[in-house]
Amino acid sequence: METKIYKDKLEVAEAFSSYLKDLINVDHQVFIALSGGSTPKAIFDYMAENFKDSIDWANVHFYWGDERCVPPEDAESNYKMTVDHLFSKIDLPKENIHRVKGENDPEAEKLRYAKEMYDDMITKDGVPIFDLVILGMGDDGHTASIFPDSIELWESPNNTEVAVHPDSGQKRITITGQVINKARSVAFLVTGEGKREKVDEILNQKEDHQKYPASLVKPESGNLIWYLDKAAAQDLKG
Ligand SMILES: O=C1O[C@H](COP(=O)(O)O)[C@@H](O)[C@H](O)[C@H]1O
Repeated sequence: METKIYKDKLEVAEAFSSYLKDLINVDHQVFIALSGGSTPKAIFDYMAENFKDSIDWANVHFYWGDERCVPPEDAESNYKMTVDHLFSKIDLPKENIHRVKGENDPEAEKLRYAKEMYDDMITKDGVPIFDLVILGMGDDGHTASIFPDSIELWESPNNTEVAVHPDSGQKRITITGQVINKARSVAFLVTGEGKREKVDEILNQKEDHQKYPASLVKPESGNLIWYLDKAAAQDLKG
């Protein structure tokens, strides 16, 4: 596990975008799970502005680690955010976009999406292997859409599950722990003062930190990098 700490969200966006550019510009197809959230939004803006023409977008297939069960034009949709901030500005083949259909029945869609991932990617023990899973972390320590009050979803033997947001009751479709921990690389993008407390508890391994889903991210053989800004990383040493 590695932590990289930058001045602010913009510096995180610059650094992570360069990493993504190198990951995608290779001579084979690359499979990436995206997340929603404020930091990915800044990264998409940075990539659209700076790397529009220097990335071979035909190489990359985009999936989502989680999606809200809303139609694709809804302001809450992680897919819509990605279209608005990245896909509408780059030359990405439509067939490389693998969205979760949030407008469908959640239980049926979770199965359909799991099959799409399974059919498209290399698998190990029935689990699709992403080249990279991008994760955010909520202020409550959730990641993807696995929340502390339903942490048992992490251990699901399925590759996708339906989750329920603890406050709003909104349904979401999320990949599960086995998909995250079998990925070749996992990157957390975590910025802002609001994340400080959970970053401290999880990365300094304080008592009971394992009650937070974000603390269960431990790739079996892949690497894990936390991209943080100073505000989120205030309590980390070094
Ligand atoms: O609900 C969600 O929030 C998390 C964290 O987002 P952030 O804006 O606090 O960074 C995100 O990872 C997830 O994809 C999204 O659905």
